[in-house]
Amino acid sequence: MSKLTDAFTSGKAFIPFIVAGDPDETSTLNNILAMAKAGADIIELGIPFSDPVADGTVIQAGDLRAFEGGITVDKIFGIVKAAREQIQTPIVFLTYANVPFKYGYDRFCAQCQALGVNGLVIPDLPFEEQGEIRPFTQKCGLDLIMLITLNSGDRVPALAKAAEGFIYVVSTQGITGERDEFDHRLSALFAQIKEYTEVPAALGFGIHTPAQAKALSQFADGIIVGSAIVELAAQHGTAAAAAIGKYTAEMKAALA
Ligand SMILES: O=P(O)(O)OC[C@@H](O)[C@@H](O)c1c[nH]c2ccccc12
Repeated sequence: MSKLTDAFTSGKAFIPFIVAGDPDETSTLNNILAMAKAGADIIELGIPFSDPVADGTVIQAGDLRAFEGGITVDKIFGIVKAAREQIQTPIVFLTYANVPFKYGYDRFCAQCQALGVNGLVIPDLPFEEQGEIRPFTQKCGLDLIMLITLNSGDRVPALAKAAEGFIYVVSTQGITGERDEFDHRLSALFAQIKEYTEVPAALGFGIHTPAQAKALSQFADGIIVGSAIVELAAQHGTAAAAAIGKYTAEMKAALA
């Protein structure tokens, strides 16, 4: 069984996201440890990218801070290596396709396996184009996380059947960023997914309060939060771990 799927066995999963290197490597390591200690079930670590088309202004700003701090893919691997000396919480990379492509799929996936990354979320790699990386993720035991949206339509069965680890259900047709309302069709989408797979499905995009997490977890197996946490990193800089840990604990408690 996938360690990512295992993370859903003790109840609803809380999956926080931060930008790796925001604002530096040490802060990211501290933030990862704080989220793990506060009960994060899976940590989603974003690899900054120059053209983050699915990201709103908060995460774009986090990417820029990370680039200003001199972050590189190899330094991010170093952060994971250091984290793995202290925590076993599953980690997935959130990365745009060009990053592993330029690094070399084989070398990138081998590094992930060696350092204990459990899966990849590649938002701009459509299901039909995953064939180029899948041999390497499979060889290295990495789950390739499927994204399903309200627009997935008649592709839902194929996406659900191909799912590994967990499914990332995107709550809106827009970009990342805090929202106050969610589409009423989401519960039906989760029910449809469950007709085709037992792989757990987590909901992301827009969620930022414990009340939202509690309500949406009535049908979602897990809740993913990024922008609200990256905003804490923006506010607290190199001393964000305490605030991020506190927020993580509050969101995890809402899922109990
Ligand atoms: O920021 P939000 O609205 O809480 O959504 C999670 C999102 O940030 C995180 O999962 C993520 C960051 N960048 C992405 C790009 C595509 C899909 C998902 C992401």
